[in-house]
Amino acid sequence: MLSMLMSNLQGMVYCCLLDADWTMVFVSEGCRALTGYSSEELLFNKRISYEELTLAEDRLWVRRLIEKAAHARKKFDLEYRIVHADGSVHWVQESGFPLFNDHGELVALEGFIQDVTARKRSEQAARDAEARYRSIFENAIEGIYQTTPSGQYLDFNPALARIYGYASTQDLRNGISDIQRQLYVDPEKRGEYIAIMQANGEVRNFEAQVYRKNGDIIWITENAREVRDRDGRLLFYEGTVEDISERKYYEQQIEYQATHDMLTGLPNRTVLSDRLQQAINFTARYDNILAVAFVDLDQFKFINDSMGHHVGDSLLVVMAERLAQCVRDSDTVVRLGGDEFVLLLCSLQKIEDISHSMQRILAAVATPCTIDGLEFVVSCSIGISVYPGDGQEAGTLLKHADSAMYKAKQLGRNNFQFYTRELNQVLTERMAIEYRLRHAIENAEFLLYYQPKIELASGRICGAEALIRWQPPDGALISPLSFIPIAEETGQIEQIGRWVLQQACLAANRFQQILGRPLPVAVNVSPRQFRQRDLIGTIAATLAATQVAAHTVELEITESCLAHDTPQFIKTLHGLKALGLTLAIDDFGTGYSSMAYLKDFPVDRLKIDKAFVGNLEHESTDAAILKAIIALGHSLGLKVVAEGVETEQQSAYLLQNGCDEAQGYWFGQPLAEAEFCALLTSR
Ligand SMILES: Nc1nc2c(ncn2[C@@H]2O[C@@H]3COP(=O)(O)O[C@H]4[C@@H](O)[C@H](n5cnc6c(=O)[nH]c(N)nc65)O[C@@H]4COP(=O)(O)O[C@H]3[C@H]2O)c(=O)[nH]1
Repeated sequence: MLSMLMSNLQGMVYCCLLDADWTMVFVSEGCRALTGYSSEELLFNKRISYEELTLAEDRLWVRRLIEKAAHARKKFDLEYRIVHADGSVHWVQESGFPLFNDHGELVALEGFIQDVTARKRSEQAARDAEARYRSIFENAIEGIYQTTPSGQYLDFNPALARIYGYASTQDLRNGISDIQRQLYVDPEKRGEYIAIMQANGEVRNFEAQVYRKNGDIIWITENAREVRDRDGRLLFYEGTVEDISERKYYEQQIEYQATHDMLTGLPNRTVLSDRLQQAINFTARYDNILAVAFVDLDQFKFINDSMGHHVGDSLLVVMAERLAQCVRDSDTVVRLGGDEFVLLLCSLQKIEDISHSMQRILAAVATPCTIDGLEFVVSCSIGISVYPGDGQEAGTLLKHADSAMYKAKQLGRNNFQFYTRELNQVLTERMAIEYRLRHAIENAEFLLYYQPKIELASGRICGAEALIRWQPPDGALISPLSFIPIAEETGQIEQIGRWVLQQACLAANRFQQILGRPLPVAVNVSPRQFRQRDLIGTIAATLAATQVAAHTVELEITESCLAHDTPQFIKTLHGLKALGLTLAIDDFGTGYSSMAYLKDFPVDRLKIDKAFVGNLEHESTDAAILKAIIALGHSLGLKVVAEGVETEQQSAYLLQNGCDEAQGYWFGQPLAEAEFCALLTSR
């Protein structure tokens, strides 16, 4: 029974001598499975000794250990390697004890050797895996941690210490004992983390701001999960930490750029509707008033074009700062683009509050400011719509504020206007004009009227100004004052301008036939026309086609046009002059005249604005200005023409002060061509 038991054992029972070969005197059946040799081959070292079976590297220490135990009369238990008959190396575990004879002399060893290669391999694999994971843990770039649910670290890797700015893991261990209070900038964050963990068993991409050791704040993202034991009891949280400060910084930069105006730092158009909607919701909830103010700088385009964009930019920055200072922190100032801003004034109690704010803004904007050593004064026009009275929705409020701003512009700038229904009516009409204008040229709805120009000294008609009229098929004549500014804005003026010049040239031919001498005809050129590409080419072609001598055509250019003292502008002026045309400055005295430009530009005439002439009898300053302009014109070798002469006294004053020519109802209204021809014939 004993031999059966031994043969069934997974291993070899042995008895060996304590000699140099570990000579086996007994081995059980398990010998073959263990060593690959039969028991006969091993017994008494017939074919191989156990010493030889033992792996060479292990022989010495195995022998030392066993001999030491045996001499100490103790059991021994050890693991080492043997070389199997097939050449493979196997791990074995040997347990044995020494045997003594009756005299107490050590005579042999007895024991059991079993193959433990499989266990050894899995232990080794486990060790390798542990080493690998440890290496990942130690060398990871991400921080890895285990914490108690109450917020104490159980374990973490060097990367976590590095991310949090600690010199070593020990430094971090000493530094943070309570994650909630010491780590998170907002201590509420830990509560949030726990709540998500409790609900889902994990936390994903949890972003938070944390303090580094030196007090700097960084952004991190955490991914973590609960770790539970077999019975489901929560052991700890385990997770990773990544420093995402750089990403956050770029995200914030991108968001800032998308939502802010780079020049002024103000929120931009993209955020306007959101902010306005928030303001509406807030105002509705607290039953307050909300004002939407559209602010447009009056002289900005002029300064920008004439002084250069860097001055324009600096001016916008100053104005943006002033606007922001005029409102409360809870209000919003948005730069829409160009020189347009929108202000959202919240939590107002009464309409008068708005007026006060607007007066403050007008005054702040109009305060002189110095840029590059030059002093500038600009004003602004403001249109206001009020929630809830002028509209319930963001879009409507903005549209109405914009309309009111147009009204403020029309009323002479530097003022603010509230939106009204009547105003809306006016703007609707404006849109209708814009629409109908598109067909006016092809439907031949335009006419040219001619107003005589008189040489004051002789009383002779010395020229005519062509003035456009619009005769729609279904209505009264429309004044150019109503549609030229619209045509300017839409660009239709370029087409209209070409038509006017062509008609005026054809008329000049007819006038010449009547008079037997050329009669100069003046046409108005608006600022946009002036900037049109190939203006010179178009005019030259028209002159050639109509066979009109260039010196009979005069171009009236308004002062605001002249403000564009760019090289291109001067080049155009010289080009026109080179064609042989006469050039006149129209509405002189109303614009932003710098007398300085007059001497540099090749112009022939100054046309004094009718505002000075009309007030001549009542305003002594206007009379003085008139005199000065005439003198100035003459000193520069220019002819001076007065517009809007309505009375005999005005005519006399102008003659007396040396004005060369005049135009006005006193001498003749603008007339349709047939009537004007009749006038020429009658003279
Ligand atoms: N109160 C008063 N007004 C007088 C008197 N004599 C003439 N006027 C008006 O004064 C305006 C003079 O033309 P403007 O200053 O060039 O001002 C013109 C000019 O800037 C523009 N415009 C007219 N025709 C054209 C055109 O063909 N092309 C362009 N681009 N603009 C034009 O429209 C403006 C207004 O033209 P109109 O309504 O025809 O008004 C004309 C004329 O009818 C007077 O004694 N008293």
